[in-house]
Amino acid sequence: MSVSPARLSAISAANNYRVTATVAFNESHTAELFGRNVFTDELMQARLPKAIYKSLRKTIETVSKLEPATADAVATAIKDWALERGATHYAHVFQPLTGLTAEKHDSFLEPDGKDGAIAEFSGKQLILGESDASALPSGGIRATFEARGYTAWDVTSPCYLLENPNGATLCIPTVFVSWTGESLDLKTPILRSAEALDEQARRILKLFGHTDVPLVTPTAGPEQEYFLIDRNFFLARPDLMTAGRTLFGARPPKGQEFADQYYGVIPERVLAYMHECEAELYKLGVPIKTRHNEVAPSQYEIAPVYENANVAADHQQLTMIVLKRVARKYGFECILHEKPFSGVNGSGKHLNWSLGNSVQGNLLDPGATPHENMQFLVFCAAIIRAVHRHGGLLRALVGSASNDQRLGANEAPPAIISIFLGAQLSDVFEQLKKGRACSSKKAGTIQLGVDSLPVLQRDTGDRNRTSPFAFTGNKFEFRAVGSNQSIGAPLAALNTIVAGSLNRIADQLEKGVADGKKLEDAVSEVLTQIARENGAVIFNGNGYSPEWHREAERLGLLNLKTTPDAAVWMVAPDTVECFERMKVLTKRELESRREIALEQYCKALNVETRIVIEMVSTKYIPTAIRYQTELARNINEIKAVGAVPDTRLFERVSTLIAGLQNELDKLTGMRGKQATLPDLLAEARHYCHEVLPQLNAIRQAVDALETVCPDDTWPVPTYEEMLFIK
Ligand SMILES: NC(=O)CC[C@H](N)C(=O)O
Repeated sequence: MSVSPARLSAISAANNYRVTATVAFNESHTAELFGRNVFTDELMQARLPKAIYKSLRKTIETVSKLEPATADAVATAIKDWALERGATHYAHVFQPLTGLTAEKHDSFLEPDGKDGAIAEFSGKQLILGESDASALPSGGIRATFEARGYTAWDVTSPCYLLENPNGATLCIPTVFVSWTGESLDLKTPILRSAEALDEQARRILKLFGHTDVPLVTPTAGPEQEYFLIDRNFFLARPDLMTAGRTLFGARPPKGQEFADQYYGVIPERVLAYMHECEAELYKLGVPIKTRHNEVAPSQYEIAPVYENANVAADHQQLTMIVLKRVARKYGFECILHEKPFSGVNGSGKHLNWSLGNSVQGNLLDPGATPHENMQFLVFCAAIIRAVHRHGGLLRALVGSASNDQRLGANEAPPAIISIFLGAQLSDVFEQLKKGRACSSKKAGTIQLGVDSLPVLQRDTGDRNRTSPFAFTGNKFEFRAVGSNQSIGAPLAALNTIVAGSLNRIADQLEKGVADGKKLEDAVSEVLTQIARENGAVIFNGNGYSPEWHREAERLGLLNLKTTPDAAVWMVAPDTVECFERMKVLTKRELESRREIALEQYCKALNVETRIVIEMVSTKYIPTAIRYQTELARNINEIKAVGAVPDTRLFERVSTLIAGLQNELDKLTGMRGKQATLPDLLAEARHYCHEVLPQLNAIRQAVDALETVCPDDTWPVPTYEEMLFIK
């Protein structure tokens, strides 16, 4: 009988792991550490001539074009700083449509023509890069021979240094566009949509009598959930390594039912790891605030405070990189997949979103006076309208093979996109449906000052974990985003659809006022109309309950359970119209994103299929057959001594092996079918409705074998080992 040495040595290695990595970081150093590797505003001011600094600030604050002379001076200042700090290269960092971070590095050194070299870095090199990048997905926007892609500096997100043990790289956040100027990335729509949001929000603020209205920006604070498992286990699991999730694994005797992990004491090794991640992120200026144990065993969370949404999106990408990189130093693998282990919670990335500026503040803060309330209600109504009209789009943008495993599994929001407003605010919108809202729900707070609107209070609502889109007192939390995803697409979509709604509202209000209506009456009318037309999207109850699913259907809300079902909503006429009106993405750009989403979905399931076939053929069936042979020998030997053998276990194992073999044959029989299908959508549906259920059937057969085969022969680490040995 062979034992499984890889698995046993993984257990012993995990048990013997001792933390050796340390980081010089304590509370008193935190302030010095923060932003140390960032070319901050302070540095810019100190290192740039006054006129150049002013010109750069103007570019940033008014989102205008950068003058070439300014660019050259800025490039020199950044280069000098980077060289002083040990940088050898600069990299244009961008976010292609894979959702991952991409970077192209170039050395500062250039031949000086006299057999030597000098460090060069011009404004042009800072601002623009040209790279082939033809293998990155474009969703049909460019043919393979039209390889040219451009990266262009996003001045609104600061440059930073990424350190490695042998030096540092100056990183320049950039957008990535094709030769025709079409967006090939996730950042361009963030920037375009932020501009649209600013323009429309300012129109509303002006209507409310504000004269000093600086740039309105969206803000974001994404909460990142993740799993940490000992790397020895990870390396012994081809499914985790390649697909990011376990495709097999019997349930352990204990899961998360005791709630002993949630907010539990953080294990020492994990805490040491978190410390170093935070130190690294502080250096990069990422405002990390919160850390804690999450619900599932070995699951954790890291969360920053709010900041400008575009910078937050860059910081989020960095957070994922740092979480993964640092994990290795602590003998861990950081798993960002949305559902790495079945039977326990998956991981999300709750996207907290708001908008505001330095003078009017957070526009989703209900405020203390009726006047502020009225303005708040307009912004709130714009969001309700946007989410109701474009719920399909929001669902589509968080769709992926991995996030489909998590959404709707009664641990994360269901696939139905609804809004949780809390009792008080919902009541206001209920009243608005009938006409005017004159009271707020709390007894005795009828306001007489402005007769059309009540005074609202902060934090009157509870939290609702089952809602995909929840108002949490002064911001909305989009909870359906997956832990593995960039926030780029959902963020740009939120900005765009809200801008689209504000645009309609501003048109109506401006017209109303021009026609001689009192602003307050015009606002009331608009709010009533929005409440009537879009009230169906508001839901404060249990999003997991079957009653809600039936009710949602009756209300006409979409319940898009899978990525192939959802993808079509990326190009719904209403959505295309809104994105084009707001000048964020063209129909062709949206179509390309839909293509890529479907393509990625098919590829992910194709990889899972291959891993399943490989693991079943080379690990599980051989293990089970060895055991079956051992049992057969045992039967023969018992017979040989004249006793009557008990053949039940042999029969059970034989039946399970035959069953597994049958299921595997069904899967291999499906191979190649996708190539015969007419288009990507048909292919995605095939993976979704035929391949995926077959993968699950195979899993069940293997998991049943795991519970009968001898433990010392099982070829891969078990759930118990992966989730509980740390
Ligand atoms: N505590 C929580 O909020 C759990 C969230 C859950 N892990 C998710 O996937 O969204």
